[in-house]
Amino acid sequence: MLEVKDLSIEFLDRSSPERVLNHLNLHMEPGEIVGLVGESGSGKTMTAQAVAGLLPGHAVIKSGEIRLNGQDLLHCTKNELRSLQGNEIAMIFQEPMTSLNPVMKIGRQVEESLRLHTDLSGPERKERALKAMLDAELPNPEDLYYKYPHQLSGGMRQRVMIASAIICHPKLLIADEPTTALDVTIQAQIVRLLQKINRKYETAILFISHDLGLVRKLCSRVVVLCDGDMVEEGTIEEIFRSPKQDYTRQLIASVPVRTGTPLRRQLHE
Ligand SMILES: Nc1ncnc2c1ncn2[C@@H]1O[C@H](COP(=O)(O)OP(=O)(O)OP(=O)(O)O)[C@@H](O)[C@H]1O
Repeated sequence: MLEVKDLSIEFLDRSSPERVLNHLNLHMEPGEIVGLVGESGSGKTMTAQAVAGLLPGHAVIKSGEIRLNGQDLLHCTKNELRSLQGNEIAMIFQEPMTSLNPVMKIGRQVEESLRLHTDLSGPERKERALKAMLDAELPNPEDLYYKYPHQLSGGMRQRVMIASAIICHPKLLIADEPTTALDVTIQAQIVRLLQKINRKYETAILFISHDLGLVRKLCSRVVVLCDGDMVEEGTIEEIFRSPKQDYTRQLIASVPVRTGTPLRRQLHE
């Protein structure tokens, strides 16, 4: 479904151009959940932004191709890209407060993609928005529909982002550190919610995280990035039981130890 081949990206705003992604290859099957892991600065967000067509203006694609169901995302027109964004590919971010409009009611924000991609009437959009909010396990969607982001907790704001991301039933959901700003209990709930959405709508999920514990719970396959290079790729079992690279071993070893649970047991849970 998603095929990234030989993707290299540079930033041109530095005195010497800096390459932030080197010949990346990544593929995803329909309905698959793939983890993208690596330290801060390894290129995870750049990969996500390239796939979603959201790279900053001074980022230059030096080589490669990105295809979604065969469609060439790097050479499609702006209109073609716009019709894919929110419709076929949707993205959720670490901090929903920066993506949500603080002065727009929740309901309108959840409906945004329907406004862009469909001719549905106001009442039809509202019905779909309430359903997406229920899918995102938001309590009392009728009330929330008329509230503003600042009236919600961080966990609920992330659920609002998820509701607006899934409202058009995208084939690919890119989740860039979606739980990092949340406390541990809410993190687990969001991971379960992503699992539920994946099963219900067969949405493929590219899950970006530095938390290998969460990646292990959610994903079936992992791609490991280091300084813009893909250093390892494999199933969850392969990566966690017999990582080939020292870098991967170090990443696994840096999984935070939960109180009272030895690291080795955590990894085999
Ligand atoms: N807007 C930008 N302009 C210039 N360089 C950037 C920009 N955004 C990111 N970079 C550089 O690109 C490289 C990859 O960054 P990226 O954000 O993809 O890393 P990451 O793995 O997502 O890190 P994190 O886990 O901290 O989000 C880094 O060296 C970073 O400094």
